[in-house]
Amino acid sequence: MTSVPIIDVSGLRGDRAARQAVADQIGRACEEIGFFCITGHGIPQELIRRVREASLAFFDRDEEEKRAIERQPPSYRGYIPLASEGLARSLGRAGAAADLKEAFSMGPVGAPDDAYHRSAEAAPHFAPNRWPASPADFQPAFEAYYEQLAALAGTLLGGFALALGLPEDWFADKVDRHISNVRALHYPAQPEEIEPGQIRAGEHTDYGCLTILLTEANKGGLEVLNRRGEWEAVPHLPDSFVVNIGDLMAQWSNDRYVSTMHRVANPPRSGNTRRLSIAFFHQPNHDALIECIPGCAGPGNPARYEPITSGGHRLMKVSRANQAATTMA
Ligand SMILES: O=C(O)CCC(=O)C(=O)O
Ligand SMILES: [Fe+2]
Repeated sequence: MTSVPIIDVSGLRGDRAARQAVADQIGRACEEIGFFCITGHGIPQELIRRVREASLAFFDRDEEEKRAIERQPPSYRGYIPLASEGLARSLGRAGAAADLKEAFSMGPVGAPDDAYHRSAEAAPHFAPNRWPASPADFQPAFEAYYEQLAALAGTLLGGFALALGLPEDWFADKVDRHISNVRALHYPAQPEEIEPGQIRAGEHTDYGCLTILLTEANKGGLEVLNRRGEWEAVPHLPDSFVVNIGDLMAQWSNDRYVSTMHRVANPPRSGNTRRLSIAFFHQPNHDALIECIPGCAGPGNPARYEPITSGGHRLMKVSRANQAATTMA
């Protein structure tokens, strides 16, 4: 039996009792495994179809065309070539293998050009997005998807607040200038033998607050490390997303909620096993200070983490995931 529950979150758009009932299920899932599948999310299937189609068309382009929009560190937006980062390195394992994936990443749209957004700490998080010249629907589809997923994340955060016994809008002023990212992740088929230790995405925990992931059914999918210490496949359901919490929610909640280790497994050698997933990484305001939520520490349960800023934590993780890639190449 799988440990990852399925939660219908449509009640978060209902009355207070309905919202609390969903929140209680979210709270339980986050205490037990840190992952859940959601239905009743309200994101139109047509938008999901557009963003998937645009992504596949882009990844099918020539390498040269894709590299024209390659990300330019310290910005982490744009095209990320195959095997150029290793998520397991984000845990500080500098020698871990690079992931057998390529990606496209984009962030905030239309952020004002003012002192807050231009400061040295803010700038990498508000770096301009880099768009491919085609397909024509690529930019409109991603911008619409970003906006809708950000709204869904806001709704889910209301549920997290209720689950933690906080005012429902407790997270609102910490995420009102969020630096979230949408990342399309393409894992090619693997017809040839691969190097020992190589994997589609190495084990890691997510960096931000919460992740809303669009998956697909193909072999070589997402696996989560359950409480028994076993890798377990995360189910794929039609018209659903996988939600998991990241490091910042774990730190906020003083580990009451777990930022669970996960990875993307390799597929069999034969067959059309390529896989596309699209992740929305919800990341609070760059200057939001993440410190133990009132009520999550107490006698016998001291705060476990030094306060950190959202933006600082993200840059540290991104640079670790990439650093070794350049020195080992
Ligand atoms: O592609 C997936 O299913 C998950 C990818 C992932 O965990 C990540 O990029 O953080
Ligand atoms: Fe992840």
